[in-house]
Amino acid sequence: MTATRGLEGIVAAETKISSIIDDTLTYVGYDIDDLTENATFEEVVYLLWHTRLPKKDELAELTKELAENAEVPQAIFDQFKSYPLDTVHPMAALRSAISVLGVFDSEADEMSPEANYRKAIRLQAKIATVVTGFSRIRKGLEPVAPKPELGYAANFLYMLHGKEPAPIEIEAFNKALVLHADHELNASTFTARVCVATLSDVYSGVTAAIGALKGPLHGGANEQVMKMLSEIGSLDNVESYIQTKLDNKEKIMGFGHRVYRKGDPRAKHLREMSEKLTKLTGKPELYEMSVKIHDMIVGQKKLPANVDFFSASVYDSLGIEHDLFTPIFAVSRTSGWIAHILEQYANNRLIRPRAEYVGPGMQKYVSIEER
Ligand SMILES: CC(=O)SCCNC(=O)CCNC(=O)[C@H](O)C(C)(C)COP(=O)(O)OP(=O)(O)OC[C@H]1O[C@@H](n2cnc3c(N)ncnc32)[C@H](O)[C@@H]1OP(=O)(O)O
Ligand SMILES: O=C([O-])CC(=O)C(=O)O
Repeated sequence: MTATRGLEGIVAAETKISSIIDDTLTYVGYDIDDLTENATFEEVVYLLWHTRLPKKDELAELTKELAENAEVPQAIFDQFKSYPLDTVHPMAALRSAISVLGVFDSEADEMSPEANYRKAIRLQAKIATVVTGFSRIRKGLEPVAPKPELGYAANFLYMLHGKEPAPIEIEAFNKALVLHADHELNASTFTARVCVATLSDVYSGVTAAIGALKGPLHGGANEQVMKMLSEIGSLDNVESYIQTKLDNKEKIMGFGHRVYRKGDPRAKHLREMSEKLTKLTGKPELYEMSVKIHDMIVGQKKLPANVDFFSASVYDSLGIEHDLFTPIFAVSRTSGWIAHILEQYANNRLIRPRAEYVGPGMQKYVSIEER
């Protein structure tokens, strides 16, 4: 038995939800470029959960259900208030809160497809309220109650900032949500599938996935990109900062990918939005710095930007705190995690690979006195 490091190239599941073939990403056969230009996040949620696009009344029903289920138990917010708010990372707060949501769901361990679908809606609805509520509570503000008449993207920005967003903000945020919704068997989705393949519950699956997304090699990279941009500070500093990192063989966050070789098809949409939004917010240098970094990394390392690189300047332009970037990724990816969880339940088998043992040979127990 020989281990494949990082399971590279191993096909570990069948899925109808999304595919990456020759650097083209599709959700249920729809090209991500097509969906980004045309679909609302709610439509994508429906697509991922039902493997078809919704009709008008089906979309209206899902939108209504997401709006009606957006409130969270007060205990979630009370718990946030008890946290060391100066130091706790929002991803840690989110991971804990999703677990606690399961505690308050009387159907948490009810495993019928109907009950799992109801939990899917509750989770997708509430996660936006959890992330925005945490952000406000740590600033000493009260959470803003969701407005049922707003769509998912607009509601998120409304609950975060306490004022209704402009159409261009809604459009950009909706696109970002669509772009992050699913991505085949990435680390966090695989984690979710492994978890629920033991027939554990939906909340456990999503909680486990949040833990996997949090790391800087995965979803956590978007916050690290912003940290890098802030450290660089101006266009003049890009070259020396990046060159030093490359000379020290450090990784540049937001570049490289396990699957894509020529490029991540999501990055161009975020790049376009970054250019537009940074101009509008009077911070065009952020985009110019990003492009300069991009050209250096592509030029020297032949590594294309991934989804996390230009999303950083997009979220910053939407006035979002930098440590909320990864929680926002989780808000969107919850739709994909849930789709994969439901798919796993529908045709389940325990996921239990083997390990190549590389430790010592047979040994005889030695009592503690004789060691
Ligand atoms: C939503 C997402 O999860 S997208 C990915 C987000 N993560 C990041 O942006 C973090 C930075 N990128 C990386 O760490 C990697 O490219 C990963 C984790 C995304 C993919 O990793 P892997 O497929 O395991 O590639 P691995 O880390 O083995 O890298 C292969 C080679 O490319 C180099 N490399 C890969 N990414 C980078 C990078 N961002 N900057 C500099 N060098 C890099 C590695 O140093 C390694 O070089 P070597 O062969 O000389 O040692
Ligand atoms: O697929 C991956 O390995 C990581 C990624 O881009 C994502 O999860 O969106």
